Amino acid sequence: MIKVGIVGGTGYTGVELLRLLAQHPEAHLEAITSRKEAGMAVSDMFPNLRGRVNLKFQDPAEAPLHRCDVVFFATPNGVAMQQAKALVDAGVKVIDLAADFRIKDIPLWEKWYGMTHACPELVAEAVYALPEINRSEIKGARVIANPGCYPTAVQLGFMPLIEAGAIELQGLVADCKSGVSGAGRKAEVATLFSEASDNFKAYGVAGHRHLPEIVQGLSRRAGASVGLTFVPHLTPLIRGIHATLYARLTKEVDLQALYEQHYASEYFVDVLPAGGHPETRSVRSANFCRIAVHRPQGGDTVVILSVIDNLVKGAAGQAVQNMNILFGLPEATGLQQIPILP
Ligand SMILES: NC(=O)C1=CN([C@@H]2O[C@H](COP(=O)(O)OP(=O)(O)OC[C@H]3O[C@@H](n4cnc5c(N)ncnc54)[C@H](OP(=O)(O)O)[C@@H]3O)[C@@H](O)[C@H]2O)C=CC1
Ligand SMILES: CC(=O)N[C@@H](CCC(=O)OP(=O)(O)O)C(=O)O
Repeated sequence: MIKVGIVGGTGYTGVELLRLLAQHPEAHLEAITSRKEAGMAVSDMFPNLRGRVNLKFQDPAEAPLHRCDVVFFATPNGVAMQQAKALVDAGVKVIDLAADFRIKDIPLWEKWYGMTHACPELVAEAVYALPEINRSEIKGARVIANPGCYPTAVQLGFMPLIEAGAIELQGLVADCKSGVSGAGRKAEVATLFSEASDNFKAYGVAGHRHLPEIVQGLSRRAGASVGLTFVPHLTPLIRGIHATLYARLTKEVDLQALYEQHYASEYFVDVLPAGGHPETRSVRSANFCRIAVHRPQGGDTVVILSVIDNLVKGAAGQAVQNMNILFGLPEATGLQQIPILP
């Protein structure tokens, strides 16, 4: 059994990790932390876990994280970078759901995240882990940078066209919508029911911190710099990301065949039949990305629709998928839940 610790167990990605790992046949939950709720039984806070998780939250300073085989950080940006080195030195694998190890260019990371990086040496060796793109690099990693939610939906959507060299790299557009759980569980005015329900708005148009992450991933794959306009929106959903992606074709390709072939052996990526419109509820609570590709009126603009659950393929599910790769397990172990509909 893989001994697992979770730092930040009271947040939305933390409780998703608990839900998935409690059902995982090869994982044993060893420790789960919260500073504010130390001493409280996990099932007192999360009634869905009654009878399945019998741990109490522990303060991070007291939790036996060094005894684990792997520790997930489901914490705000800037936490994992302070604790990862000691764990790695003790032989513990680290999977960070936040952004501390995602951007290789440290000054760029510091600009977007507004803090000084505490552990640049681990950034260099960390693997940005989007399994459908680089699973061979993930296998031997000590530190996993789990991709962000928007970056997962956007990169999976654009990747077949990027790898086929079939689009103009400078004019990419990602028009994305997220459910409110994307903002986390902390109290904030913007995510109050009376602010976020029955409402729809863009945010971060001038610049969102996922922009450099997406550009880094697409450019690396393209072997050339990519120009992207990324606009996130907040929708009155609890879960889900819907990315509508636009690109200009530079050569004739059978788009449907390209996408189907590219993802033919990917368990977690489902290419819909031609003309499909993926729905966020079709991936709710599951680790799938569903994609459809369109060419409206036969023009040279291609429109890709990509949906994920931000808390699962966009965070905790992808983190468990990465754990499976790290420990040599079949990737879908513990991740075969059918989405909840309606
Ligand atoms: N929500 C989403 O859809 C996605 C989130 N992410 C990323 O995952 C991370 C977690 O997100 P989310 O679950 O939404 O966040 P939440 O705000 O819901 O939860 C944060 C958790 O971290 C703990 N925490 C906060 N500060 C510290 C600290 N200094 N040391 C130790 N623990 C701390 C909190 O508990 P306590 O304060 O009691 O210790 C809490 O359990 C974030 O970095 C986020 O950007 C990534 C992809 C998608
Ligand atoms: C709706 C909403 O607020 N979404 C968050 C993104 C989710 C997140 O925190 O993910 P990362 O760890 O990848 O940054 C945001 O726009 O900041």
